[in-house]
Amino acid sequence: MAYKKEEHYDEQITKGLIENYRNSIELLGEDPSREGLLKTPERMAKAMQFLTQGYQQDAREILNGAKFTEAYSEMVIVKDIELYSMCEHHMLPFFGKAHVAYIPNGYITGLSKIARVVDVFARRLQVQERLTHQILDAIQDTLQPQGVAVVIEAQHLCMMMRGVQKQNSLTTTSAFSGQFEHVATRSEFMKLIQ
Ligand SMILES: Nc1nc2c(ncn2[C@@H]2O[C@H](COP(=O)(O)OP(=O)(O)OP(=O)(O)O)[C@@H](O)[C@H]2O)c(=O)[nH]1
Ligand SMILES: [Zn+2]
Repeated sequence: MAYKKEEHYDEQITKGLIENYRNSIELLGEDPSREGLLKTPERMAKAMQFLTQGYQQDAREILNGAKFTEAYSEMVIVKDIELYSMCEHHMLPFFGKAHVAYIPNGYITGLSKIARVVDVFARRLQVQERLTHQILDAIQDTLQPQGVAVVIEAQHLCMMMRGVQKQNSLTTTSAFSGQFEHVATRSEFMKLIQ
């Protein structure tokens, strides 16, 4: 029984990355030919392609693929969606939670699709602010709901392991459209994600 899921990696890209990572390891003062590091460039090449696979995915297609007519018009909230992304400045991870809500306007979507959309945009080189807006825009464009709300809380390794080295700072970003621009609706959402 296979214990690892086979994933598809582009051969040319993988080859190029392996070459680059081998050089990087050497430039950083290590020996890429020692046993423990022999396969590291290939592992890194695959890991990085996995972590940036969002460029090959279309959030709108995912949402449209599970768009259902439904007369429900209360707030739908998917909260605590775990999120792993990479900051575009240092290519170091930032990670945390996304909370996403929308108020349907004739259409709902499969709940898992909301989490998939978060991943599509998270698996790119990002800043937290743009990630927040891209999730909102994709949902707004496809479901055309009465409103969308996205809140992301994340910790950035580039601020923890290096740079200012602050271990406990949490960055919160948010984006709201439609009904969520009204204070009462927004407060209800904020209360429900506490
Ligand atoms: N707005 C925003 N900034 C981010 C994000 N991720 C990392 N950064 C910041 O990007 C900035 C890049 O600043 P620079 O001065 O060019 O880079 P740096 O010299 O490595 O900065 P320090 O991290 O302060 O050492 C830093 O302040 C990071 O904290 C993000 O998602 N959003
Ligand atoms: Zn960074």
